[in-house]
Amino acid sequence: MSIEGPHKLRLGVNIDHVATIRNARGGDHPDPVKAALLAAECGADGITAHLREDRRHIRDDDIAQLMDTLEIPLNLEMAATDEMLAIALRHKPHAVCLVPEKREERTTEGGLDAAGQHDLLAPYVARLADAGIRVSLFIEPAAAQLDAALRLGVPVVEFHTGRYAHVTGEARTEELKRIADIAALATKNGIEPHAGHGLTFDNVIPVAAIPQLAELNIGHFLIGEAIFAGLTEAILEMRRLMDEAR
Ligand SMILES: CC(=O)[C@@H](O)[C@H](O)COP(=O)(O)O
Ligand SMILES: NCC(=O)COP(=O)(O)O
Repeated sequence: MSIEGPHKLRLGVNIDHVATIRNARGGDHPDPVKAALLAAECGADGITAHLREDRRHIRDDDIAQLMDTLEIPLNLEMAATDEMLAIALRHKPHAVCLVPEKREERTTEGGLDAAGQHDLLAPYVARLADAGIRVSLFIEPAAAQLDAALRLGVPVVEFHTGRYAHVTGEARTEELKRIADIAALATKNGIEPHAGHGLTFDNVIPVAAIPQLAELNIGHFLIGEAIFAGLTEAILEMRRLMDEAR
């Protein structure tokens, strides 16, 4: 199938914040691996987990267990560091999404500066790709960043939807157009576009309606909503809204 579609929009469920709750008490409950298996059972197309350098949520043993038990693809989000590269090469997940990381940030605040960091990123992209891992870059929906991704030769980019999720009115309409235009440009250039960050029941439909997008990665809202509706219901409702948009 051509990456220009039509295709089903995949849902990657990010389980980081199951681990955030677990780590608040330092024990084993709730188990993010159990959440991943449940997500797979109710139709998630993939699981996303961000192994932060400070291990504030996902831990090394979560990645090992996910690799052992998951039957759907794992998308490992990580910073471009030697430590993370070694972990990725040891586990060989289906995909690695390189993300920017700052210890002091509350969450991933922006996209990777692929344009400014070409020389730093190139050897990581090459080592991961040589190991057969699908490499993606988590970038802002900006032409300079997409150009840089093209120069780095990655097959996938994930556009950061954080700004879209946080602004309102005209600014949101403009941001949505920016994402739609850049997704179209990505597919035109042979890169598969994904999107994610801050997506909710209330804001997902216009993003899911962008025909070129192949995958949305959604976590924080789904895990929060699971408190009220249960994880299965939260995922099924997100899936329903995504399908409604197509
Ligand atoms: C890169 C990204 O957008 C997700 O990993 C998201 O950031 C969830 O994890 P944090 O809340 O730790 O940033
Ligand atoms: N890459 C984005 C992601 O995995 C999920 O982000 P969020 O829904 O937790 O904000």
